[in-house]
Amino acid sequence: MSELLRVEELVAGYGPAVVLTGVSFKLEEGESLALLGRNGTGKTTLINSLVGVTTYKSGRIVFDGKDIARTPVESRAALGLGWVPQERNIFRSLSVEENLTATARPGTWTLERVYELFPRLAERKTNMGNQLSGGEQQMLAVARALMLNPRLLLLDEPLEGLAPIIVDELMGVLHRVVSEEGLSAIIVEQKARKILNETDKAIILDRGSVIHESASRDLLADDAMLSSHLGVAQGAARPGA
Ligand SMILES: Nc1ncnc2c1ncn2[C@@H]1O[C@H](COP(=O)(O)OP(=O)(O)OP(=O)(O)O)[C@@H](O)[C@H]1O
Repeated sequence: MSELLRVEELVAGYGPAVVLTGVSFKLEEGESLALLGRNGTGKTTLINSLVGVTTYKSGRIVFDGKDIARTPVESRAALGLGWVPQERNIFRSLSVEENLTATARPGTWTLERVYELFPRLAERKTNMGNQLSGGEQQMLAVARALMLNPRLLLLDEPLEGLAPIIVDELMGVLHRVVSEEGLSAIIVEQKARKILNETDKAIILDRGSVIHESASRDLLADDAMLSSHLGVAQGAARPGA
């Protein structure tokens, strides 16, 4: 495996406010990372800093061998970052199919493959973005990011606010794309146990810095760490925890 991403002592925030106070971690090609932490610890700010929509202060973001810390946001997608923001940002006045093709880049993820992955989107391909349910919008946001054919998929709380049946459907998709097909991914998620089962490694943020880094399976077995830093109740088999 070769290194895909190396973040070194990243300091970033919003305007004069510093949120990330020196974040460092690495990701190999084909690896997936669970980005965990309580509310307000800087998870979204870290994803947003990788994409380039925060105020960069110092440190390095080395992606595929190149320091992109000062690369403009509009160039980062072309370098291979596929972003699914918390607020989804789908084009509400475009159809499902137009959403998928508007920003697509050539590669293995085609309309055909994305429709096979999300049959609901195929059924609704002529519907406008604003006619979709929350779950369908989230599927569209993930599908649109795949159509960018990214080297690294960044998912910010993809399961938040979704009905359990949609959560299961999206988890199935993540399992296939990340675990089976080996697309590199960073996934922010409140449901720690659920996502630790699908990822290779995990970091926990607290007050803008990394306070824990390990294999996901090791964190899954560490009840003390899960309860003290993530508020996850003890016991290995708590569904949804
Ligand atoms: N646009 C902004 N301008 C200024 N401060 C912000 C902005 N967005 C977030 N913050 C602050 O940055 C800190 C980290 O927020 P962030 O959204 O990164 O945390 P998070 O770990 O993703 O939390 P959550 O799980 O609630 O989404 C918080 O103190 C928040 O108030």
